[in-house]
Amino acid sequence: MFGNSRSRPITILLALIVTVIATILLLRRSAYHREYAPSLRNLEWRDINFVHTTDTHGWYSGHLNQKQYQADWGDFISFTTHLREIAHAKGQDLLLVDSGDRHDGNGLSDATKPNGAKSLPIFIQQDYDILTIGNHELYEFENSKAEYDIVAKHYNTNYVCSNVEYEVSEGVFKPIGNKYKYFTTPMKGIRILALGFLFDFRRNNDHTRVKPISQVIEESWIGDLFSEFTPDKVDLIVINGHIPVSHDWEELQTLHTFIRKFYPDTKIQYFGGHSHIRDFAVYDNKSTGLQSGRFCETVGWLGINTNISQSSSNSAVSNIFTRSYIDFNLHSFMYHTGITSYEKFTTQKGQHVSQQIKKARNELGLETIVGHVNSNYYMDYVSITHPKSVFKLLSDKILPTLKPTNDFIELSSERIIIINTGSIRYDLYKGPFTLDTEYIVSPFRNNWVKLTVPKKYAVGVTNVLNSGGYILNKKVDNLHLLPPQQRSPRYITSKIPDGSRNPSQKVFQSSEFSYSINEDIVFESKQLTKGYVTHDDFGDDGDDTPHRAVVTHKVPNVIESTCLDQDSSDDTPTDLIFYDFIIPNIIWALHELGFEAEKSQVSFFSSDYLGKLLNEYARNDKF
Ligand SMILES: Nc1ccn([C@@H]2O[C@H](COP(=O)(O)O)[C@@H](O)[C@H]2O)c(=O)n1
Ligand SMILES: [Zn+2]
Ligand SMILES: [Zn+2]
Repeated sequence: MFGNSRSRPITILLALIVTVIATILLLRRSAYHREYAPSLRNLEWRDINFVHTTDTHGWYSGHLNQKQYQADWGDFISFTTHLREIAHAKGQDLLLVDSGDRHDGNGLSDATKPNGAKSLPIFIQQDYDILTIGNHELYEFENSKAEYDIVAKHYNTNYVCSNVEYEVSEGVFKPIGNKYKYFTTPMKGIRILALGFLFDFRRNNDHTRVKPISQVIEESWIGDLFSEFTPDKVDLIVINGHIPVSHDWEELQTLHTFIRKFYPDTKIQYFGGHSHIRDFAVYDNKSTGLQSGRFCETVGWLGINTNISQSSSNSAVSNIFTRSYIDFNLHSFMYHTGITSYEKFTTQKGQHVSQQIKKARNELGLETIVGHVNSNYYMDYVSITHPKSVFKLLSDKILPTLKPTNDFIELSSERIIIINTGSIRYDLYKGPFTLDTEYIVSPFRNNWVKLTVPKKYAVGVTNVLNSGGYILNKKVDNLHLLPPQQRSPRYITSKIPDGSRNPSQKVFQSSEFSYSINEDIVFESKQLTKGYVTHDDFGDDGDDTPHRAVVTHKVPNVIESTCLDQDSSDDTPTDLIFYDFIIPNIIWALHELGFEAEKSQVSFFSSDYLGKLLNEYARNDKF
């Protein structure tokens, strides 16, 4: 069985090495658990409980340099395995829901061609009961194909998507997954009708179709569906959307009004995503929406008492629904399962997935050090004029290194480079700059393009783009500019960067969106760590880990890096250089300024996307 006698010692040695490595890993995990131990708020368990993720964007390795988000996908699988067992032991149900956006944001998902080749097999190890699609599954055809062939196929009836179609053969479009799922839960026998929706996204590839909710509710199938599953056959409606749950995002409101016509008294639970915040909204006394952050920083928890009869008073809502935002780390995971030793906590499948992640990271060389970063650079912890702002770094240092791809590209003497801040996805941390860092900070492989216009128009574009709302992924005919608070923090308390306290800075109304700062994480249990402090429709006790809030600053839609001659005339031809992703927005802004341009006038400038520029900057030791 072990081969011949010569190879036996080698086999024994190998087995010994594997055992030693596995033991070291386990001990390191346990040590970490002892080190990071804030006191937590308990979860409330109800008749049916949901674990929710959204906008994971490939972060399945966990946040390697942020302790409070350091659990990996294997740990998450172990966690939910125990939660399901606990629920079933209590005679309650537990379901897992994901709301899409599984690409673009981490080397594990983006360093492969096609994107997701290694991360999707890891993601699908989690036993989701209901999941849907995000816009990041639809930018590139190859991602939609992977979604259809791998994810939707794997999850089969659990993949629920009511408004997105995929071209299965020329001109033939079919729903990705299923338009709905009707099922009965194993423990309480709760009858659930689930649907899934993507927001009105229009930058999808040509082999897919997205129908806005406003159109779907006019279609006969949905009315027929609701007429077939009459209220007496449905205990709970679940809507899983890649859509923000906030009250000012109209699409869920439109859907809710429509559903209530058929189900005036039925409990409805919405799950949302896309705007990357923790949020919880009460729509009426039988209906709420939960949104669980981004990037494997948050596991959302939602419980519903299905047997409580309806009441018109608003306070009754919390007797039916409960919500929590769990920090994505082992301490939280183990605490909520009541298991105190990591060896008991980690399941065989969880360990296998953790190994799979490590193997994939090694194969992709994600930890290969390219250079070193001398300081933290933040997205919104500091203002965009602060020396530690990643946007200041870009406009002062990185964007000026952008060169045209070849010598034949005609250049004007003056230029303005404009970049959409949405293409920056995360802070840049002090320390080694690895291949992973490149994808984490800016994963998109967009091309730079050029449009030459008189200087008087070129200088106004950034202002115009920043004076509207958040630039969403819309086609030119529907720019869909939203109020900026969709993307920015809506409630700010606590410490401001100079260390003084300013509790009066409550500037907006709902969830806070703040970063935990790597260098400021404190490992003493008595002191609160910096992190999310969420204020939602149920108050401010949702975060399982009480944090110290940090002040966050507003980020504009775009920033610019200029090379202009102060003395030249207003009509001097000026090169506007920007990502092809925002061509429609630039043309629209020029139109607003009184200059008409067409897409055909825009020419290719360079394929050196931002991640590549950052990588070269680090490689050349310039930080
Ligand atoms: N090629 C691309 C694609 C997307 N972006 C940016 O991502 C934003 C959408 O991300 P969500 O996770 O919020 O769905 C989009 O608005 C762009 O800012 C990009 O820069 N390039
Ligand atoms: Zn997202
Ligand atoms: Zn999204």
